[in-house]
Amino acid sequence: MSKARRKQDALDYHADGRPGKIEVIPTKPTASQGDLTLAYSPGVAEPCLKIAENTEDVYKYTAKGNLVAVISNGTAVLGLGNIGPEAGKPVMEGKGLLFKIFADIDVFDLELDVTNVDDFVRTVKALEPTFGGVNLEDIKAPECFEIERRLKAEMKIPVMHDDQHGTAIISAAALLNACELQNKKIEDLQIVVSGAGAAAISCTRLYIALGAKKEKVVMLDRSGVIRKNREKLDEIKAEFATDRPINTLEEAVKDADVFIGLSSADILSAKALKSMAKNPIVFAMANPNPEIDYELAVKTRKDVIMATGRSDYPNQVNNVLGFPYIFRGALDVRATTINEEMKLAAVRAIAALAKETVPEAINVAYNAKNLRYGRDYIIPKPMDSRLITTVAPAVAKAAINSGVARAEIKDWDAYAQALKKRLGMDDALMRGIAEKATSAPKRVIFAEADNYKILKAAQIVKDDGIAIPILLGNKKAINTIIAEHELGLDGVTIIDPMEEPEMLEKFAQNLYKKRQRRGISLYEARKAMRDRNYFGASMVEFGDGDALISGLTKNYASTVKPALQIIGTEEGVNRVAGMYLMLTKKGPIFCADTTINVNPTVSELVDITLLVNESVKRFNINPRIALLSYSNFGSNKGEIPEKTREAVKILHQKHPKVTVDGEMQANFALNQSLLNDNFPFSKLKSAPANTLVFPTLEAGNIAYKLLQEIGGAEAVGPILLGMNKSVHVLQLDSSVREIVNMITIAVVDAQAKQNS
Ligand SMILES: NC(=O)C1=CN([C@@H]2O[C@H](COP(=O)(O)OP(=O)(O)OC[C@H]3O[C@@H](n4cnc5c(N)ncnc54)[C@H](OP(=O)(O)O)[C@@H]3O)[C@@H](O)[C@H]2O)C=CC1
Ligand SMILES: CC(=O)C(=O)O
Ligand SMILES: [Mg+2]
Repeated sequence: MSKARRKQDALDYHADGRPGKIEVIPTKPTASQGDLTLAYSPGVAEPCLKIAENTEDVYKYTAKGNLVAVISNGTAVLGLGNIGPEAGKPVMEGKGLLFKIFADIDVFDLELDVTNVDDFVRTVKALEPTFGGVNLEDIKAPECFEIERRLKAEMKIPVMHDDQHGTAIISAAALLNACELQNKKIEDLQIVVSGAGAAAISCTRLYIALGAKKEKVVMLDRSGVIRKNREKLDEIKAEFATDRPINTLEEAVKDADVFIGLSSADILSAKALKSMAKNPIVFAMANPNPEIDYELAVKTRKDVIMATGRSDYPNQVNNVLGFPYIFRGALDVRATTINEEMKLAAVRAIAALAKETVPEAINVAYNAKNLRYGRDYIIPKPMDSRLITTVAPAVAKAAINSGVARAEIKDWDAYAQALKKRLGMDDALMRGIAEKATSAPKRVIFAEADNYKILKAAQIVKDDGIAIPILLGNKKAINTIIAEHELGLDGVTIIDPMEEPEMLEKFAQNLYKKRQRRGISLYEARKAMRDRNYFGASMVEFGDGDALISGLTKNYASTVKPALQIIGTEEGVNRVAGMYLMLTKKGPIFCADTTINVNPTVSELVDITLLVNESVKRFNINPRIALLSYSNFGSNKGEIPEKTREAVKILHQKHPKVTVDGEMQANFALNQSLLNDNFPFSKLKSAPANTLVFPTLEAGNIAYKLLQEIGGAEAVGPILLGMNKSVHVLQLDSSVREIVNMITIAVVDAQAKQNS
């Protein structure tokens, strides 16, 4: 993707729809007048009076206990410098977003127009009643040190300056592991620290607490090496001043074991890196661009362990691995502070997690075959959902053991379960599928390429490396839309079937051959090929593309029919079906059949279940299937329960490895204790269903649309099951996001079909 495009995309991402990245959502019912009398006057007076009696009850009746303030004055925003509070707001909203998605912590971001230390401290202190914790962010040194020290002393809720301690914790965990891998002892390390600000000072202090020797540290700021004899040396920089007779970064890094960059982009040259000791460790953590480019560093030194703060290279040493979980642990035991014990517990937990076997879902999410502790994997990946269950309990335990917790956790297993529940799997799942698609992008044919939404989606999947688009349609019409919207689809193949007589004829002959005994003449076959759904399906059939996407502008049947006639079903599969992946607050739920079979017979229900079973596995999820009806295990007579029950019986007899049960009502399928209390014999007793097979199309279609509209679930689909090649049909008028999701699924489907 071009730099200009990436910049524009970042601006669009923030500006599109509701501006910014976060919103406030009520957590209680508000539908009726009765609800409002509880939420506001007069009902609200009751919790007010309780809290007036006992201030601690604020944790019981308000959002305080899960609410963190991300506070900045914009004086050291990323590596962009003193750009002011308004300009820093996107970063603070970004931190809020990360707190929410990684640890389910709610955030108000507060950008203060205050640079004076006294005023800053007074302002933040006054906010104590509102928040459960304070995350100070992007406040420049040296003011940040006094601000944090005073706030910690004066406030009874946890306060942490993330750039100092978040960064110190993560980089210390990475440093411990890097030392182990490079066979170096922390106490022997010659460490060069570029930067003498918030992050650099605190990181260095923590490395020393872990055993590094102060006399082996050389620190630099904008004026070069901080030497003891420098004039006007402030107290904090003086802590790391050296008496070695050196002035420049080049002199400092010669024979050094470790380079820590918390300063600014591109200041460590390849030449300087070459002069470092054997098996060097380079953490170039300046954001958004590191002190030395990742590629350049690993090209220059084969023996380097290299890390940056960025997500697009191995070893992302970034405080995002820490702050969500450190605050999670601190909030959950209502800690009064974040102390050294808690920080060290986080360091150890993060360092240890890197040595554990990496679950397959994380390999898939990062498009990796086998992530394993080593040079390119010294710390866990930010999307590793084990971080919350590892780091938060470690921090919470340390708070309890060091006497700063005001609440107990007695059942640690239950706590771990509760933490898991906090994380919706939805976005993580789609991200994982997207990463899988990028591991082997496929050629996707777009039958309706003369449409802006299709072209925009094609541009996104091309830029993200998910698919190689092939556009079908009139070249002039397509190019006009591309130019008008500056879509950056240069070089993408455009095929106008009308200009391809040889392909048209070959495809028509093929269709004629397949359908001549079913009423199609050669004349009709030739005519049909002018329809891009026929042409596109033929391209996939002949291997001129790997997947077909269509249906945005035509009804479902007229899009599926050509694919069925030309490509047909998978070997051994008798029929096709449609499935939706519903991304709900309770995790992903697969629903079928939602698109094709109107009133499936017993054997059709069996087929649909088997199709769904195979498809769900491709999402790295073990299918747990419930066949739904309005009755539970024979509690009602009637055509629907009986056919469903019969299908389950056949599945149990002939396909015992499929985890399926029924017939049952939807609430029993999704509520484990309800099911276990009433039907303890059920094959779904160990966990609720994640896949629902409906008795009729009517039921399936109505259910998924209710989930979407009322339940707020995002619908990904319909995913067409049972075709011999990857063909997927969009819903009329899908959004660009929905089209991108479908393309991603089409690519993963094509990968699976080509590998089977
Ligand atoms: N990966 C991660 O998780 C994190 C990365 N960072 C990154 O670290 C950097 C510093 O952030 P922070 O400590 O909050 O900011 P501060 O403003 O507190 O400190 C910046 C420090 O960098 C020094 N510096 C700037 N340019 C150079 C240069 N060319 N050569 C040597 N030193 C230089 C400054 O020197 P002087 O004192 O002379 O002004 C100052 O000491 C940023 O790029 C930030 O993105 C920060 C936190 C987390
Ligand atoms: C990551 C971060 O907090 C920073 O670069 O400032
Ligand atoms: Mg920061």
